[in-house]
Amino acid sequence: MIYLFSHAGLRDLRDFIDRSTLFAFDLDGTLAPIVSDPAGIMIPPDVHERLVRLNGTASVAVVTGRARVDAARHLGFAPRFLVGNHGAEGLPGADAAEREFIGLCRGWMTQLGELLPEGEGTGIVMEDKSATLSLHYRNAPDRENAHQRILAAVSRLLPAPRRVSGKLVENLVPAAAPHKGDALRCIMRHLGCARALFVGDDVTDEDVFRLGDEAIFGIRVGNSGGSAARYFIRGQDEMAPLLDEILAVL
Ligand SMILES: O=P(O)(O)OC[C@H]1O[C@H](O[C@H]2O[C@H](CO)[C@@H](O)[C@H](O)[C@H]2O)[C@H](O)[C@@H](O)[C@@H]1O
Repeated sequence: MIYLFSHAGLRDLRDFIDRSTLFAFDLDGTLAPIVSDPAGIMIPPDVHERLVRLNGTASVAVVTGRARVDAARHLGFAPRFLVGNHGAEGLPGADAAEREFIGLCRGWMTQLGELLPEGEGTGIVMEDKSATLSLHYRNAPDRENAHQRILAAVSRLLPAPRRVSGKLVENLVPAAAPHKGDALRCIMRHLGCARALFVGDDVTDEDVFRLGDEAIFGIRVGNSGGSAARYFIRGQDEMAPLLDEILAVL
């Protein structure tokens, strides 16, 4: 992986982007630092101010694992595209599929009511996002035990979900749902953008990096040997300098 703020990284960025580029961002861990309470995230003011400026200059998309309505509350600005539920919500022409995903999640929630009773000090929290579900265990007193309980319960769900591990969370996604890579390509087609820059930090963001698409400039938040991203920034606190760099080029 190439450090974005190295000579080579900055040169590549400057050569790649222009005003017709789509600028796409993940939310948790990328635009906002990770915190223990999912409801308590906040986009730092310096990042927010730069994002709003970028949004007034170029096409901006936010592609998040959160439900759109929830993400919109935290964003405080309206990007050109807001895709939720890891790609399963908000894509053009996907309304019928979304209704199907919501039905599947209702069924899983009923089953999980039996298989994984919340409360009783387990610390497992189910986040109902309509088109997908997230089972959080960050605040469990015994994370390992909580994680094993989640995995055991999820393995019994019918029909089987696509299970995507995240940061102390297991995400349950309908098997037929588009992932973030599908979603980004769909937005690019829809907007007629030949190129996109995407920044993300988590396992679901690897669905974009793994495309290996020369038309997508992938930047991971955090250096990781296991990532398919070509570039990285060291941490979420480098988002504001990254946005400065983008704005300077535009
Ligand atoms: O695709 P993203 O925008 O990165 O969303 C991924 C998940 O983010 C949230 O959970 C994660 O962030 C929380 C707040 O920092 C943290 O408490 C939790 O442990 C993380 O897993 C969100 O709650 C999920 O719905 C998203 O899927």
